[in-house]
Amino acid sequence: MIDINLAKQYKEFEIKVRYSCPDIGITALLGRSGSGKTSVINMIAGLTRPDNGHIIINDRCVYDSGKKIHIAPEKRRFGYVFQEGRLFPHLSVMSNLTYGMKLVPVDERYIEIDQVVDLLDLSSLLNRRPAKLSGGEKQRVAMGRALLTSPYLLLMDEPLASLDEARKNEVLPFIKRLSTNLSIPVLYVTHSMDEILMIAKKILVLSHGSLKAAGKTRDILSMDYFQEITGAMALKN
Ligand SMILES: Nc1ncnc2c1ncn2[C@@H]1O[C@H](COP(=O)(O)OP(=O)(O)OP(=O)(O)O)[C@@H](O)[C@H]1O
Repeated sequence: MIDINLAKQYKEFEIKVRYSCPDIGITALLGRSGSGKTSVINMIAGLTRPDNGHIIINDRCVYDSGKKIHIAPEKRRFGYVFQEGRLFPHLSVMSNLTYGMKLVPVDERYIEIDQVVDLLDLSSLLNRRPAKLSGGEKQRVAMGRALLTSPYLLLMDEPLASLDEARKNEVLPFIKRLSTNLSIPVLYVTHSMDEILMIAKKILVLSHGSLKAAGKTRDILSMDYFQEITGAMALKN
């Protein structure tokens, strides 16, 4: 369950996003460059503090301006996968994977290392350093590392943007599998229609900092308004 109400005023840019959805699965966050996608993800992650509102994930409140709740990012237990993986270069794949996991008390872990290695097909990579991995392999390790913190929510900010088509097609099935095999809500920022069509159950459309549309993927895709926005984005890609 995702229940967010976010308001933030930057000098020349206002963000106002209100969304509530009982589902799990992958929700794509879509919008033109500069529409506010990363700002929204950063507020949910706790990296940026909203001016007011609330953030409740699976009945757990991590931010509420009225109740003066603002849980620190590392205590929110949200996994965050960035565009470029951001693995620790001096650690092996195995040590990268277990880095965040060790910070989570054993009785609060609900994802095991074997499960992640299997799900993301990492067994042959465990002793390698990040420098010896392909882009797609790095992103799979980054996803595994985020999952092993047993997160309540997975935030993915254009996780495939730095990969070529072949690598994207290698990683996409794994992301799809995450959403079906594990009951974690995923917020997935992307500009790519291919990715949305393949993995997203729901879509949120952001424009100028506001939520312009939200709903099931097929319903949003058939909106005239959406065609306009995708036309603009297709130019970017
Ligand atoms: N720390 C900040 N201070 C001032 N303005 C900011 C700050 N962070 C973001 N903004 C404003 O928010 C707007 C939205 O930026 P954001 O990075 O969230 O967009 P985006 O949709 O993720 O863009 P892209 O697709 O290009 O990554 C920017 O145009 C910028 O004006």
